[in-house]
Amino acid sequence: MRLTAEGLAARRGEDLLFSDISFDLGAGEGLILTGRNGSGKSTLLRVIAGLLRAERGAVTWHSSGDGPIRAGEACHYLGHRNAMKAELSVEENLGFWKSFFGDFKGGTGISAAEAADRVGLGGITHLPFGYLSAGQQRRMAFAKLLVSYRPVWILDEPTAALDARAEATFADLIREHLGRGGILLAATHQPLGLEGMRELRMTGFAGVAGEFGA
Ligand SMILES: Nc1ncnc2c1ncn2[C@@H]1O[C@H](COP(=O)(O)OP(=O)(O)OP(=O)(O)O)[C@@H](O)[C@H]1O
Repeated sequence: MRLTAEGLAARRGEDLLFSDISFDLGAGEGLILTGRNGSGKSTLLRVIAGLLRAERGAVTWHSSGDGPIRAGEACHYLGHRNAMKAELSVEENLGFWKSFFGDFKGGTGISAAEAADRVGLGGITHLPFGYLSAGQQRRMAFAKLLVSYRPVWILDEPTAALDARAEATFADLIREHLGRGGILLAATHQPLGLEGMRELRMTGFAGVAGEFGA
């Protein structure tokens, strides 16, 4: 799997929020977007995920052996909101996403019960999602990434509302994903505790272009 962004620019209102952003991510690679509030991290993630139109530039997704594929087929996008129905049980929510997404070729998702176990919340999948605490809800939203296989994970502030233990669990799950040849693109204010990630510092309207760090 390969994800390539070339010369991306996005407009918010009258002005360009960023321009000339290019990167290329292959199997096992990750890029972390950092920058102050409003610097354009979520906007860039949404452009990559195909949820917003770029002003200029292109995003291409290539799976070995196939031609270009669509973002929705190849990625999981976890935004600020958890995309779960409060009145349905956790099991029903995860079951819905599992059948809605299906698996991208080359991998298989795990069951809702196993996914809940992996995020440290086995045994409470019968509860309505709305009964869970904010941190438990975020953990269950992360479990959504495990019930169906997608090679690219696009995560917007994945660790917001999490305690240190859950942060460590997420870091382990991301490491496992990368170890299996997955790709990570994440925006964050808190370090995710991952080694060997590239960093793109977004500068927002003030600087327009992003800067790459180590
Ligand atoms: N629909 C919109 N119309 C106009 N401006 C918008 C719109 N959505 C976002 N913006 C502006 O675009 C800028 C970038 O927003 P974005 O959500 O991408 O930032 P961010 O880096 O993810 O911020 P945070 O760290 O607070 O999550 C902000 O100044 C925001 O006010």
